[in-house]
Amino acid sequence: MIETVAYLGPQGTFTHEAAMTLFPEPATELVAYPSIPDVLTAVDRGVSDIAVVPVENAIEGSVNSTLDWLVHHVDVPIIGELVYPITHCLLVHPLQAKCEKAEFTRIYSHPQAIAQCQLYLRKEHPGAELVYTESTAKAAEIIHKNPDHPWLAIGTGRAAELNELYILKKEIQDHPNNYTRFIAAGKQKKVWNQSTDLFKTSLQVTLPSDYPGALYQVLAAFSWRKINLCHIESRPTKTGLGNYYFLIDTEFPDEHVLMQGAVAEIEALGCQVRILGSYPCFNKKRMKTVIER
Ligand SMILES: O=C(O)C(=O)Cc1ccccc1
Repeated sequence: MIETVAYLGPQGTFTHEAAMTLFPEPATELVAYPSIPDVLTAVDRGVSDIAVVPVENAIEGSVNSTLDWLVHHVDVPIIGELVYPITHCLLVHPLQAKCEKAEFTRIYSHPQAIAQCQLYLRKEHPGAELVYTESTAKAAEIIHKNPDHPWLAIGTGRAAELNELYILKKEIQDHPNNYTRFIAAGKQKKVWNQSTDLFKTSLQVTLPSDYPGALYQVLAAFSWRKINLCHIESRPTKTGLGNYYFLIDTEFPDEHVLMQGAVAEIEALGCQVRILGSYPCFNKKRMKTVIER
């Protein structure tokens, strides 16, 4: 039974929107945490049942702090995924709304949000200092608390409402097809009743050292079984320069006999394999109703 869902807060973040979509209130209590490590640690320690965090953005790529915490610091399996459309708004305090563009001295937001709007910011606010915050809603809060400063934030329309800010400009992201993949992670497995078209298994694979062609052999194990891969990237093991593991997402459930065969074959090569989760994938754009639980 799921009672609490931890998410990257405060209220009004994109992650909050994703968490509300996956776990509509009031059936679940949503609890805001100030950073991605805090969200995942709350679930690892059993303080919350499920964590919702961003994992990848279509423009900016992987959210490394999510990957690093899942791999190095917690033991919390991925249990679901939601692809969510992201549009960024430029927010201003009502007392500063009449400033000229060049008068704004600072722009606050989450690093991913700033990266997703960098062309716009370079063109429209080249002189402004860019200041990173733990979340976009935190940036909106800073603007709310500093009415005397000519500062801006990038965030959601909901963060504008919650913090009594004006929206100076909508849709400031550099590319129209801006989506973020959010994951739900937790120790309970079957959370949603609804079936989905897509089911993924995420694996962490560490290759044996000094084995020429090891990655090629790993990929072959998936290839001849026709197991589709939808993401692969290398991340540092943090044990020394040049030491990496691979994160591989497959479009197959872990209990499938072909998947079990692939994992056994990869282990037989001398690789270490950790299953980070096997989970249903939802897409906000394609959803007709709320996700059934
Ligand atoms: O800061 C937020 O609102 C988040 O949820 C993280 C984030 C930032 C930018 C795009 C998607 C998610």
